[in-house]
Amino acid sequence: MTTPLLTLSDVSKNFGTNQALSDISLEVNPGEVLCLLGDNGAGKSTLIKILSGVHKPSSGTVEVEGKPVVFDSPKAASDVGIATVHQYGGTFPLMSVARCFFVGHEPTKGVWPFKYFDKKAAGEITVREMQKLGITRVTDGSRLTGALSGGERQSLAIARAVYFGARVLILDEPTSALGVKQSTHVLRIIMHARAQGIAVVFVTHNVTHAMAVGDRFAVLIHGKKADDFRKGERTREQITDLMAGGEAMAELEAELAELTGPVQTTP
Ligand SMILES: Nc1ncnc2c1ncn2[C@@H]1O[C@H](COP(=O)(O)OP(=O)(O)OP(=O)(O)O)[C@@H](O)[C@H]1O
Repeated sequence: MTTPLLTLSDVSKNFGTNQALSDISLEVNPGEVLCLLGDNGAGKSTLIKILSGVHKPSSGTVEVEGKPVVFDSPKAASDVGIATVHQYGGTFPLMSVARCFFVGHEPTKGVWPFKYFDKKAAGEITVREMQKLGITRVTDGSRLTGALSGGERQSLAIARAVYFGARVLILDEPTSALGVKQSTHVLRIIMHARAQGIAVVFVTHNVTHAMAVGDRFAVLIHGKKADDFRKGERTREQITDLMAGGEAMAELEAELAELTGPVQTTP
């Protein structure tokens, strides 16, 4: 049996009296996509922040390749190969695509103190790495990032994370601000990353997008893992009902009944 790349065991997080996460256990292997589904306030962001070194769990353990880790900072998480890409891709609209790709890792030419950013090399690497992920429309690294579509910006951020050694790629709602075509684009890139052996944690509330690419699924409700299952073990309706249905629908119906009162029949 292979050791999962990332394992969470009984991870809980409270903020004062607010229990944001309770006893979450999850695992993801290299070359797998784990979809973390949950409605607003379910605890998805808190879980991402624990994995990316922003918060420490109140209890429970996180292991990378079977070794317990405690991240003191986002850099500590990034040093073991956990990369997080946020909804808007963390890119800079006024920078060139190549600058954005290499921000913090600029390839330089020349000898100190006359070192300068090697634009040509950076442009070539950026275009090549984006092409590896199937982004063929960006052929010039000097193009302004702000002129890329939302999906292309996400792709740039993902390509960057993969190039700089991500082994676990956490994608925080990467498709939520995108149209259908752009989302398909990003989903395709998730599959490319998966094929390269990267473990992907895809955080979303879009069941369709999750089902298109996921191998494993976990549904969070009010900070608890309400269900987890593998591809093919649940129908779309079952997942949607679990996420938005049940308790929430019953609450809504009760509220509507209170607002509208008993149905009046005309004499
Ligand atoms: N820094 C914090 N201090 C206090 N409470 C917090 C903090 N961060 C999150 N919470 C609480 O933890 C719970 C889970 O929030 P979280 O942001 O993780 O949910 P989410 O699933 O990401 O929601 P959304 O999809 O709306 O972003 C919420 O009740 C939230 O108010």
